[in-house]
Amino acid sequence: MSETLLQLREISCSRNDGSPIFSDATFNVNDGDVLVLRGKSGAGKSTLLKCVAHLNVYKGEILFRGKSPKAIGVPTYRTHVLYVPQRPSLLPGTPKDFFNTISSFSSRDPKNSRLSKKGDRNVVPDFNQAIEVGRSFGLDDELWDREWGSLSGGESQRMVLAVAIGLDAAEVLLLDEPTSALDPESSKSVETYLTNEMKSPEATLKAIIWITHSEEQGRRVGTRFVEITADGIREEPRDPEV
Ligand SMILES: Nc1ncnc2c1ncn2[C@@H]1O[C@H](COP(=O)(O)OP(=O)(O)OP(=O)(O)O)[C@@H](O)[C@H]1O
Repeated sequence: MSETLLQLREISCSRNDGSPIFSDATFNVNDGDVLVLRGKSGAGKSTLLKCVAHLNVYKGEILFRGKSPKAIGVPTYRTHVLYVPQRPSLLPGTPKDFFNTISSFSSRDPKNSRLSKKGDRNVVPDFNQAIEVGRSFGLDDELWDREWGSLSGGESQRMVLAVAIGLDAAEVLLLDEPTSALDPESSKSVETYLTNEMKSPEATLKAIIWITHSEEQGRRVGTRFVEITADGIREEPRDPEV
C-alpha cells in the first residue's frame, strides 16, 4: 500500500464574519496521488489549499508524515508541502534572485528539520536544474534575469512553477490552477513534466493536489478527484466522466 503523506482531519474554515466556507474536510493524500480538487468558483478550493499549506487559519488537524506542522516547524513543513500560487504577486527583483533567496533559507537545511533522518545531506538547490525545468516549459533562459514585473502572465506562471520544482525539496505540491494563464501547448508541457516527475522513483515529488476548472485537464492528470460543494466535501470513487 502506498505511503500516507498528508492526513486532513475535519478541516473547517470560516470567513471573517463567521460564516463557513467549507467544513469537515477529511481525506488522506498518499504517495503517487495527483488529487484533483474541483468545485464551483467561490466554493473554497484555494482556501482549502492554503489551509493545507498552513497559510490560512483552520479548525481540525493536518499531519504530514504523522506530525503536525507545529511539531515539524512551520517553515520546514512549508518546504515539504509547498503551495504554488497562480501568479507571483508583486515579487521584487528577478526569478533568479527569488530562487537564490529561497535556496538560502535555513528551513531547507536538514540539520534544522525535525523530519530529517540520519544521513540526510544538505542538498544545495541547483539553479541549472531550475533552468532545465523552465526550458521544458518553453521559457527562454534570459527570462530568469528579467524583473518579475516585466514578464507576461503566462511567463510568470510557468516561472513560479519552475522555481518550485527546481528547488527540489517539495514532496507535496499544492497547485492552484497552475495553467490558468497558459495556452494549450504550454499547459500540456506543464502537465507532461509533472506527470513524468510523479512517475520517476528518483524524484523528490511524491504527490500533488491540483486545482483546475478544466474537466479535460483533470482527467489527463488526476488519479483521485475531490469535489467541494455547499453540502460538503466528497471524493468521487473515480472520475465520473470516464
Ligand atoms: N481573505 C478573505 N476574506 C474574506 N473572504 C474570503 C477570503 N478569502 C476567501 N474568501 C471567501 O471564501 C470563499 C472561497 O474562496 P476561494 O478563493 O477559496 O474559492 P475558490 O473555490 O478557490 O474560487 P475560484 O474557483 O473562483 O478561484 C469565497 O466566498 C471568498 O470570497
